[in-house]
Amino acid sequence: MPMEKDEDGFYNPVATPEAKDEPKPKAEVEEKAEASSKTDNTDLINSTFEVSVTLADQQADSSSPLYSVKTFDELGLHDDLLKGIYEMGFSRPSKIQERALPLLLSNPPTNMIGQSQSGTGKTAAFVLTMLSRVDFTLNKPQALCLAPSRELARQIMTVINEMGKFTQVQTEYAIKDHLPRNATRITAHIVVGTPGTMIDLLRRKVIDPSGVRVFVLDEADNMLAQDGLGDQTLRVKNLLPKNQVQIILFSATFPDHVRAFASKFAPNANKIELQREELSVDSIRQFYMDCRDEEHKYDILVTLYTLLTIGQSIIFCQHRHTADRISARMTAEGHHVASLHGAKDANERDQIIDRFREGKEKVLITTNVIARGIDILQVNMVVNYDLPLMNERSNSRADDVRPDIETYIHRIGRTGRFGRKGISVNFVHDRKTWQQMQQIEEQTGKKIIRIETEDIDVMEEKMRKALK
Ligand SMILES: Nc1ncnc2c1ncn2[C@@H]1O[C@H](COP(=O)(O)OP(=O)(O)OP(=O)(O)O)[C@@H](O)[C@H]1O
Repeated sequence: MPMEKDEDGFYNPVATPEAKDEPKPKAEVEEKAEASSKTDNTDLINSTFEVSVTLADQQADSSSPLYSVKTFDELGLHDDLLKGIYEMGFSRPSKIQERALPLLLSNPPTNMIGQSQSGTGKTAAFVLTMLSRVDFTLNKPQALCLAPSRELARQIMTVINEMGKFTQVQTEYAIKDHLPRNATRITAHIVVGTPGTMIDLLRRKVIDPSGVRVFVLDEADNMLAQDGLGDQTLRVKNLLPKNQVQIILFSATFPDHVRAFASKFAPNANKIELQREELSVDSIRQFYMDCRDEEHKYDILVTLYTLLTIGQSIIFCQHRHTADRISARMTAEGHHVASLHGAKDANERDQIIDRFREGKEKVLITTNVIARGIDILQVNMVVNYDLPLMNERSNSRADDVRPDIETYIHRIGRTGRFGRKGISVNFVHDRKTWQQMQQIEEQTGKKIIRIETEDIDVMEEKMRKALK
């Protein structure tokens, strides 16, 4: 039976291609970025990390100022869009925006494969491109955007509606349980969703693809992964008109095994790439704690509770049942925590993430479902209760389970957004997890510092210092 990775990162049996064609969206691998207190006074805008820019037009000179802007005004955007950007509190473009936007907005439209660390403003780059390419007088979909989770699709939608607040943009979701089964043709300009539902809407002609000019994949390496969503994403692309669609791929990570496919998926693309040692931002301080065993991990988490609630924190587990179990146990012991994973129904998921976003919950226990893209500025701590692991199928032996480096980078990237400080803590509890953490350290080139589990005061002090 073929297997498909679901949104929590688990493999599930999938139907045969024929059966899959039927409009039966599987539990899909599927807000407003807190725009308050945005400031350009961050380390990020002044950051020095280098990107390598490869232009599709070999004659062009990537060091030319034409390919990088210092202000949003230089981009030739419509005043209504500029108003939206400034009202969101963005005064200057970030590095990725500075490099990517001139390339994304130039004509004729050119495909883009863009890489930049988590929390550096990739969303605004592709949202502005979609908004500036839409003809608001045409009432049909002109830009489609896919993300790996419903939570991320909802977040992207909030950015579109905020940035496009002074335009006439109409938007629609392609996420599970949103539109009624008898929905009629979508007249909105931009549709954002997850691949299963997008395919369903295209097949049922609820989305007419004839006017589509821009196709965006956020978390593109994940959306193109052969052992994950790649199959579904390709099917969406194949339902779009040929030769008129600008394809835009963005992610903080593009592991080697998806790079070739990405270049085929978005041919002749301009490319902005990061060096391997620059994959995660330095504003995230990484720690680990040596726990005695599984039970000790739980005890340490409870000990950390006060620290977890100074700002907000996300606790990542490998399995849904672990997330449920520890959240039930902590709740029973009088702590206030929420849990979120892909087995919960759509409505409940929306409520949980919204409450967390609004700060009504401070601690969210979850799986890989929200490892990518989620932007909540107040999150200053991420705990890898379980280290992220490659699926068993990708590992040669059961006792040689490799860490999932990309997921690790995305998980810790839920903190330290846009130059803010953040800390991540890994729990290790045996030889295997210790080795896995060492592999993470080696492959990311970033030091992970030990914190004693015995001495709570020292632990607190170290952590508070890291956040200062
Ligand atoms: N030019 C800017 N000025 C100020 N804030 C900005 C600017 N661009 C983006 N931001 C803010 O930075 C935060 C991170 O942006 P965004 O979510 O787009 O990051 P990302 O690069 O997509 O990260 P990830 O890889 O985790 O998805 C958001 O809160 C966004 O509003």
